[in-house]
Amino acid sequence: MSDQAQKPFSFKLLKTDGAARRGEITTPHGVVRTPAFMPVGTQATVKAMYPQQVRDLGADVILGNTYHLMLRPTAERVAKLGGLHHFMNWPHAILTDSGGFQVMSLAQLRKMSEEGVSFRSHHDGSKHMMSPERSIEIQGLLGSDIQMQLDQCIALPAERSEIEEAMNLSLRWADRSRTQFEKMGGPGKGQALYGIVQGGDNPELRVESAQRLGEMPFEGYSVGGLAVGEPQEVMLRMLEVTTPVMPVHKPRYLMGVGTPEDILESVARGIDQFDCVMPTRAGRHGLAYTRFGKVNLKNARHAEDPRPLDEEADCPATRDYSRAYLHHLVRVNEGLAAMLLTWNNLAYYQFLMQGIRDAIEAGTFEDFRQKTKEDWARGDL
Ligand SMILES: O=c1[nH]cnc2cc3nc(NCCN4CCOCC4)[nH]c3cc12
Repeated sequence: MSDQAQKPFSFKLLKTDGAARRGEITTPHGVVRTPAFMPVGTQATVKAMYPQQVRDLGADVILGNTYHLMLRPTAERVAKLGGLHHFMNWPHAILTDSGGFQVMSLAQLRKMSEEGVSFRSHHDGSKHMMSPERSIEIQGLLGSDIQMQLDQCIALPAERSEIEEAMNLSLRWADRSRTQFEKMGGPGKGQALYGIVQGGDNPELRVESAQRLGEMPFEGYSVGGLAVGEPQEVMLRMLEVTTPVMPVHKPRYLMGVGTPEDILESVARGIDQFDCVMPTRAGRHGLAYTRFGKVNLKNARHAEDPRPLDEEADCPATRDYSRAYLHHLVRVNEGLAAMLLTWNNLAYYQFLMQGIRDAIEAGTFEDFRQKTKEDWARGDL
C-alpha cells in the first residue's frame, strides 16, 4: 500500500441494541465489521495458521505485537521488506499494540521514567528504549492501520495513588504519542491512533481518564488496565462506568479480552473490538472451544469418542475429525493437534462474533446472549 493520501480512517455506528453496537471501521486495508475479534499474530504470524485460513474464518483484522517485532526481525527490516502486511502476506487490516504491556511483562531490567521505559531484550539482553515517540515510529515502520499510544498498565489490586499516577502518566504519553503520530503523517495515510483509558478498578479515575482522553483527537479509544487479574465482575463494572463516557462515534477496543463469555458480556456493555491469545494459546494446549462449552482433549474420556467436536460446524477441523483422534494427537504431542484445535477455536470465536453482529442487527441481542450462555452451560453432551 503506497503512502499517497488514502481515504481517511472512519467508523460508522450502524445499529445499537441496548448498549451493544454494530459498526464498521474503514481502514486502508479494508473494512472491519464490529463487534470484531482480532486474532493475535504476535511474531508476524497467527500461530499454526495460514493467513488465508484466518481470513476464510471471517477475521477482518489481526493484531501484531510491537515488542516482539522491534526485537526480531526489527521494525526497520520489516519496513525494508515492504511493511508488515506484505511481509506476512496479510493484505487486510492490522492493529498493533504499543509494546508497553509486553515490555512490562516480558522484558528484563526495566527502568521507568517520564521519558519512557528502558529495558533489555529477554532474548539476548540487548538494551532498548521504548518512549511514546519510539513506539509510534515502530508502528509506523510496520505500516500498522490501527496504532496504540504508549501507556502504563498496572496490575490490580493497587493503591488509588498508584493507579492515579499511572493514569496521569498515560495521559501525558497519550499527548506525546498523538504528536508523533501526526508528525509521521498517520492521518493522511488513513491510519488510526487509539488513546488508552486507564484508571484501574477505581470508578472515579476511570471516568476522569475517559473524559480527559475523549477531549483529545483520537480515531478510537481502547479500554486498558483490565484483564490483569481482577475478577470478571470488577472488569464488567469498570466497563459499565467507562463506556457511557466514551465518544459514541469512535470505536472502543477492550485490550486482551477474552473468553467467549467475557466478549459476550463486554459487547453488552458497549465494546466494539477484542483481542486475546486465548483461542490460539488454548488450541496449542489441547483445549477446544465449541458452541456447547469447552472440551479438554487431554482428558482420557475422549479416547474412544468417535464424534467430531461439532458435526454441524462449517470448519473442517470441527466437523471432520473425531474427538478420539484429536485426543490421540494431543497425547502424542503431534503438530497437527495445535493446527486443528487452533483452527477450531478461531472458527468458533468468529462464529460467535458473526452471531453477535447478526443479533444486534436484528435487535435480538439479549435473547442471543441468554441462549448462548444456556448452550455453553449445557456442556459437551
Ligand atoms: O492497559 C493495557 N495497555 C496496553 N496493552 C494492554 C494489553 C492487555 N492484555 C491484557 N490482558 C491479557 C490477558 N490475557 C488473557 C489470556 O491469557 C494471557 C493474558 N490486559 C491488557 C491491558 C493493556
